[in-house]
Amino acid sequence: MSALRVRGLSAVAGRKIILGMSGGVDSSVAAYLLKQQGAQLEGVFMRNWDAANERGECPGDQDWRDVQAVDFVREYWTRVFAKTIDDYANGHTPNPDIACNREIKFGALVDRCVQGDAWLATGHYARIACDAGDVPYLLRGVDSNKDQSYYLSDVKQSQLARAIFPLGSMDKSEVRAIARAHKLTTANKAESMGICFVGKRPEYIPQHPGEVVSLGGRVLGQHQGIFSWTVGQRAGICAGSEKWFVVGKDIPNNKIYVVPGTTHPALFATKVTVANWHWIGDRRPEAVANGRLVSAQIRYRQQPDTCRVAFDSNDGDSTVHFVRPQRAPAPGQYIVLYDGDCCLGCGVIQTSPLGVASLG
Ligand SMILES: Nc1ncnc2c1ncn2[C@@H]1O[C@H](COP(=O)(O)OP(=O)(O)OP(=O)(O)O)[C@@H](O)[C@H]1O
Repeated sequence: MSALRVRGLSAVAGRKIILGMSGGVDSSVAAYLLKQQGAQLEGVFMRNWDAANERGECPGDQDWRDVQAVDFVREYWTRVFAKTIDDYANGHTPNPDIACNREIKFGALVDRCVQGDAWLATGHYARIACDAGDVPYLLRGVDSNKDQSYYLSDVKQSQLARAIFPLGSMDKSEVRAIARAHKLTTANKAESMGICFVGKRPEYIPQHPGEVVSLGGRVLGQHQGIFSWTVGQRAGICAGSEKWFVVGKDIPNNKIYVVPGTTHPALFATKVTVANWHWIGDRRPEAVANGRLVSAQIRYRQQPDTCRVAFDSNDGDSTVHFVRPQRAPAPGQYIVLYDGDCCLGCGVIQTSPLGVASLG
């Protein structure tokens, strides 16, 4: 990789830019900045969820009246939501936000709305940098508290080639200050909650009560449905003076295994099995192929940790060996790899700390 140059806002002057506008402060400041740089700007609000069906109202209608609203309810349902529900039902911990970026914002939205030599812009905190041959790479946003490259790790270089993240080199506090200075109505709006609400919707997943069991096999309580529990999460069990935490799920037998104490050794693993790797570039990155030390996050907003990837087969199953033990890797969670600030891609964790397949 030759020296990288960050794609700055000046690249948009005179260019047609389709900006995803969510109704929050980030995308409205992005709109302001793009306009200021002379972009030919068009805003698109994606309606991904048919709230009207549930409550007889649609909050999307009032959020943005002055941007084009495009309906992606069907795409969202089939390409993100259905898979998320399947994952939950199989006891995995899905990440619908990653799927939404890949399938909807950088998928259906681009296909439907970003034509010709137009680019897509979003208010994500991440950066795109190009090498001497104009090949784009995904970099972390400079605000380490807001960096969203984790959520973008499943997009392709070809999608980054036609994208820009106007806020990637800014801190959130600067973004809010711009919004206030220009009296944008979104200036003091709270952060949006993404679609994590999916996990709190038991009506979409059949509930089957089952046992909560210690590693020694003692039944400590009942759960109301295995899908809503994730490895590492506190289990509401009253047994002794310690708090109990989920360490594994036995899907066929509908049991949740728990251990006492948030730092119980069984919650930690120095290696995880990972499949379904996706590389942002068109092949396995050189750092990974050569078995160099890289860093990884197994969840959003986690301190990255040093690791090495060992492949069992060509881009198939692999084991990621960490230098320090990781707390609570969970099947279905994305592991995202970085070489310095450069996001290399992601894979899907297959094992829980117990490492026993039947314990999910
Ligand atoms: N419903 C939507 N329609 C169009 N674009 C969207 C929508 N939701 C999110 N986006 C785009 O994706 C970006 C990141 O989405 P995310 O949900 O993380 O937003 P956010 O950090 O809360 O940003 P904002 O403050 O703009 O809501 C947004 O800044 C916006 O550009």
